[in-house]
Amino acid sequence: MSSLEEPLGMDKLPSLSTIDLFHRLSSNGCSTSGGDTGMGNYWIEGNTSTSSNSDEDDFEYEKGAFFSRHKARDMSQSQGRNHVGYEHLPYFQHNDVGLQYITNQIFKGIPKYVKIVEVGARDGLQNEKNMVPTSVKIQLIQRLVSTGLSVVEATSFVSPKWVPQLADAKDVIEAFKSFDSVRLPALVPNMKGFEAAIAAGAKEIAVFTSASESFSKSNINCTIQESLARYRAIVSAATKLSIPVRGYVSCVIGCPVDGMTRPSKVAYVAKELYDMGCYEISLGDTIGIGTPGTVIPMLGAVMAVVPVEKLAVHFHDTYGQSLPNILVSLQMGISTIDSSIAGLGGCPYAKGASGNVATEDVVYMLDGLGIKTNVDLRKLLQTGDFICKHLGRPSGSKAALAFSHKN
Ligand SMILES: CC(C)(COP(=O)([O-])OP(=O)([O-])OC[C@H]1O[C@@H](n2cnc3c(N)ncnc32)[C@H](O)[C@@H]1OP(=O)([O-])[O-])[C@@H](O)C(=O)NCCC(=O)NCCSC(=O)C[C@@](C)(O)CC(=O)[O-]
Repeated sequence: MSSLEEPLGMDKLPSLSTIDLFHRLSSNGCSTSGGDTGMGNYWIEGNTSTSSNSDEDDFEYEKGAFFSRHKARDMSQSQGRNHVGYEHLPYFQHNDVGLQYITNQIFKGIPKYVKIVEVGARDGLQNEKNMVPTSVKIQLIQRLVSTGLSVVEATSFVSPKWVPQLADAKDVIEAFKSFDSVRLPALVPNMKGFEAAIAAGAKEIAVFTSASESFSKSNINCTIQESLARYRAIVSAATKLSIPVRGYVSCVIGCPVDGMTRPSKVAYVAKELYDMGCYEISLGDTIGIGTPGTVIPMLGAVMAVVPVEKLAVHFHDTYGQSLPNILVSLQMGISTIDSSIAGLGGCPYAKGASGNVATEDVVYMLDGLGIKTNVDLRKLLQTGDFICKHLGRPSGSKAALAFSHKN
């Protein structure tokens, strides 16, 4: 394999800050002789051929933004056909107004720090057919905590007839009773679940409803309105105990039964949860059907009624769209991302839905963007390896698979 194709060693990860990255590419430091721009040998060289400049290659950008194709061709011809570097790409011109424009357009909304809510021990395991021993669940949570994650969703207090895998919720939460350094929320679908969670020592809970009536019925056996009424009582009781409550909205893009979900419906449900007192609303693409083209209008509708800093995104990766969906969410100002170690998971009531986006892949992308998460990717990879070895199957994380080939 050429050096460009070889997976990176941990010591060579591109972790330039975003601005630093674009500054290097636009400044004289951007060597054209293949010299190191500080990007090592893994920065893919720009297209070296300008002979392919045909009409369809025409770099027609917005007025005043970029050089025209002709200007680009003139420049590269003056520097020889085998020119390797960026100058022949019109938008990588030193101090080019266009580069500032693209930097601003792409990165202006992106946060400098992203909170990752790890849902692997709950969403990741709830769909597992073979019972995962409580001791393994506890060890998984301990390992996840050791990576630097600040929120690790631990379990659900739901009917064991509906979700047998999480029947040991009490034991899991009790194992962390004296643990305060990391938040370990548990899902509760009703007052019975809430009371059981508090009795076991839970210090944070999450309630969950849907923007789809059919999914609400199949998942929690009630209508959306009934679920909101239930949750108002739970949030009121939790607030009296100073227990923070997170709210989930499922099927924010589409539902296995009802089809595509209207953004206005998602906005309504999210606002109801926020108004009743949920401190954060996680927007779940439960069947992973979303693309940036459907995520943007959905987020736009919700952000009109709930502050963006109170929102999280929760993408299942069924169609491999989670990372681009996360990127556009970041560009819209979202700063909380749900993910699952090794890409485990899927809702038992969303047939065919694959796991959440893998935490390792999210951290790898955010590191590359220079966005802080305080999560140690090496420890994350080791944790994913631990649980995948127990489950007896390969990781759903592309980054984990790449690093495993490297070592
Ligand atoms: C909500 C219920 C219980 C209603 O289920 P139900 O049958 O309507 O409830 P019920 O009140 O008729 O009770 C039926 C039985 O369940 C018991 N029960 C009742 N409540 C509880 C409880 N809290 N904990 C333990 N047991 C409970 C209750 O005691 C009774 O026991 P029985 O008398 O038959 O022996 C059921 O529908 C349920 O457990 N649903 C949970 C389903 C679930 O966990 N789905 C996955 C999580 S959501 C998800 O994954 C999406 C998300 C959040 O990740 C985001 C995304 O991706 O979109």
